[in-house]
Amino acid sequence: MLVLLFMKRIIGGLSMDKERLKEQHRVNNVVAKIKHNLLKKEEEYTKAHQETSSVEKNYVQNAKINTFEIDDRIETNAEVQQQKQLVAKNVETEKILKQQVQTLKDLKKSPYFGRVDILDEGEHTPEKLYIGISSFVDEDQHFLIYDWRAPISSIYYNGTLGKVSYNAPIGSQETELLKKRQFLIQDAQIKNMFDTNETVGDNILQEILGSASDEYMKNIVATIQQEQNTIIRDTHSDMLLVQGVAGSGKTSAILQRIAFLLYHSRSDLNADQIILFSPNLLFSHYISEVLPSLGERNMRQVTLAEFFSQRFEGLKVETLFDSYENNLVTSNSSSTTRRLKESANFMVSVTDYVHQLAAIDLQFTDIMLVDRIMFSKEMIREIYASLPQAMSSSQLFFETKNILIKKLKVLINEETQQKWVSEQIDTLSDEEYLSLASDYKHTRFTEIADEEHYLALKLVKEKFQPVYDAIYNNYFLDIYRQYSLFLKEKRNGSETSFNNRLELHRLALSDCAPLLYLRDLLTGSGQNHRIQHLFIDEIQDYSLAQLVYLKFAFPKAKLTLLGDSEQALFAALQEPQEFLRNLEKALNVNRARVIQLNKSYRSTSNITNFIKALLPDGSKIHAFTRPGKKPKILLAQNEADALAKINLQLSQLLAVHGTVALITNSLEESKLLYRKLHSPLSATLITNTTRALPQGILILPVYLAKGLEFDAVVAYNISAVTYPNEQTLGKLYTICSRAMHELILLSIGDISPILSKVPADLFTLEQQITLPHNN
Ligand SMILES: Nc1ncnc2c1ncn2[C@@H]1O[C@H](COP(=O)(O)OP(=O)(O)OP(=O)(O)O)[C@@H](O)[C@H]1O
Repeated sequence: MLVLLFMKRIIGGLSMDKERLKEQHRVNNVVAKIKHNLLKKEEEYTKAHQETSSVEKNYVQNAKINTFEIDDRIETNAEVQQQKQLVAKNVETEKILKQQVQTLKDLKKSPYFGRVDILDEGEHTPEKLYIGISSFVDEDQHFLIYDWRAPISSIYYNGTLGKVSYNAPIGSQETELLKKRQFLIQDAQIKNMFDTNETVGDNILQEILGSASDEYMKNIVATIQQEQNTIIRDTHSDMLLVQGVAGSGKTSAILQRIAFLLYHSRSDLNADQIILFSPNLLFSHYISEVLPSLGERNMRQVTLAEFFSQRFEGLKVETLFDSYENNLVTSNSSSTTRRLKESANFMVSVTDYVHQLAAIDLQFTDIMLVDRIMFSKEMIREIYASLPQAMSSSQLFFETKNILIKKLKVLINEETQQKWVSEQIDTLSDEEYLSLASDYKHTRFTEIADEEHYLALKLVKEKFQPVYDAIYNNYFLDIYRQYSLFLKEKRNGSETSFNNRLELHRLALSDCAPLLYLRDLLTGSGQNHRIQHLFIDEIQDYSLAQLVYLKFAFPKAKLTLLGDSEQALFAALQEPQEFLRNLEKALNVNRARVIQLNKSYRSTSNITNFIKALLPDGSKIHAFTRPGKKPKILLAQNEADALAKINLQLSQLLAVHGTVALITNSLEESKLLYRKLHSPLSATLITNTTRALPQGILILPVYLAKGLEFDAVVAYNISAVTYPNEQTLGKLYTICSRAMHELILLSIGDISPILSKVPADLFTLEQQITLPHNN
């Protein structure tokens, strides 16, 4: 019996070798065709590039023509416009060709990663389909490679062998899946290949996950897992909420999802209509290569701090990081107010407040031009009050603005009669005159007076522009005062800290969303209807109030929200189900779908098992089987001892790993360690303005490590003082889950009680210590 089995394995091995030769032969053929195509595309690209350069040169020369004859100038302008359009068109063509060249270059090295054999009903010969990052057809229009996003490709990720279905534009299609084969092809050589019945087998994933971290996140198209595929290909939900444990591929899945959506809705969706809120600039940089590696343009990326800062010009808006650092030291009463302002109910109160505001309650302010009152607040209030009060406040504002603009036009006309205007016209230099007269176009004045009136009007309009801007931008409402009154009404006394900050031109993060909401509801502004998809990563760090505002600001957008309630840095852990319920209620969406990702891919099994043990419901986390050392806990007697230990550990880790992160609780702590360690170890301090992630030793606070991963992590001072209770569990969990291959934790003095839950066989101790035990 054993002999038979042995023989079977040998024969199986031999036939696989033969298969591999056949597959390599195909790879060679396909790569030859890709190379041929690449040469042609490169030629086209060079031609397009030359054309763009020559049109550009032409354009620059024309634009330089400097004539003082108005007619010539008009003609030149028209020509320049035409050239400009031509340049834009050529640049676009060149960009597309460049992208195609790049895709072919990528395909040349690794043309595909999967193969499915299918048999449609009524057919006798199976069809072999090869799947890669982009489709490739030969001269006879045969698909040599299918794009991973093509409808049929979904069976590669979803189906097990047998009858399968997939969604095609014409509806659900059925077929029989006979074979599923995975490849790892590098430099046009098959490095690994095997058949599998699973979603996507473990062998290749093992190889990928075992490699070192990189400055940039990689795409995962070759090894997308079934539940990740569901997220990527969902086109139905208005709100897709992904609750995934650390390292489960949430960020990866959304980036592939964006690539999928762009492919799926090529004709009516472009990258500018997708916006991703990311946790920090470093993270933005880290993920910036995924979409280009899939031949797609990057979506718009913004951090919450940037988003708010753009809307509060002239004020220094507190960032999530400031808020985090501040909250390490704030009093109980201010954190109660903060929690109130962060709640969804608070946003409901804003709506109620807006509905009950009468003209008399509105904090109008004079519209000034230097020190002249152009429209007094009393006058504005009168206009507002004269309108039918059944209108919504945004309509009332709109109508008030219309009336103000009409009045402004009258004022402008009257002003043209002022002496200063004629005096200024008389003293215009030739240059100034020509500049004012540049848009005469076809107007021919028969009377000098007409021309003078025209010039006067232009001069006055220029001078009154700030008044127009003030009306247009609703500057006649003192929104800060209005908000302060609202705060007072809501919770007497809570307005004081807001007012004090404002004096210093500062704004707390927790005030941003309710303040903008109040302004926008009152004035009917602030909404962007162009954005079709809004993605928010690390959603557990957003308050419900902020999410309500973002939903309001992008009313047409479908939402994809990703988070791990257990990585909450700013609040105690929230049960995922409770978090979901709150979210659904607050955002009030129709087609909401929740997907849980419980398998963690980032870390070795030993690290994941250790992390699991930290959490109250960690048992739901499944570790991806990958070997590695157990996490190590070191105990230091004092700071000097800690520094010596860290120094040694970091040097040892650096000898085997590319990136080693020393992660602290606060920026202050990071800076301190940097000062002490930087020169012996040439470490890099990461702050919230850092944009790139170098190799070597990195020192950073936990909130900047969000979403990132490192080959090895040293968690600094996991003592009972720094992480005293469950409130701080999210931080500790986030730190530990950044480690891919090695994790070391160091404590000065007593270890955090959070670690008392971890069974002793899940880590090693450098020296014998007793862990505190919760009863
Ligand atoms: N299907 C997959 N194939 C290959 N690698 C994967 C896959 N899924 C996840 N990974 C890898 O696992 C790591 C973690 O993925 P990712 O950062 O997307 O997880 P996350 O859920 O956003 O993590 P966190 O919330 O902890 O920041 C990355 O290195 C990613 O490339």
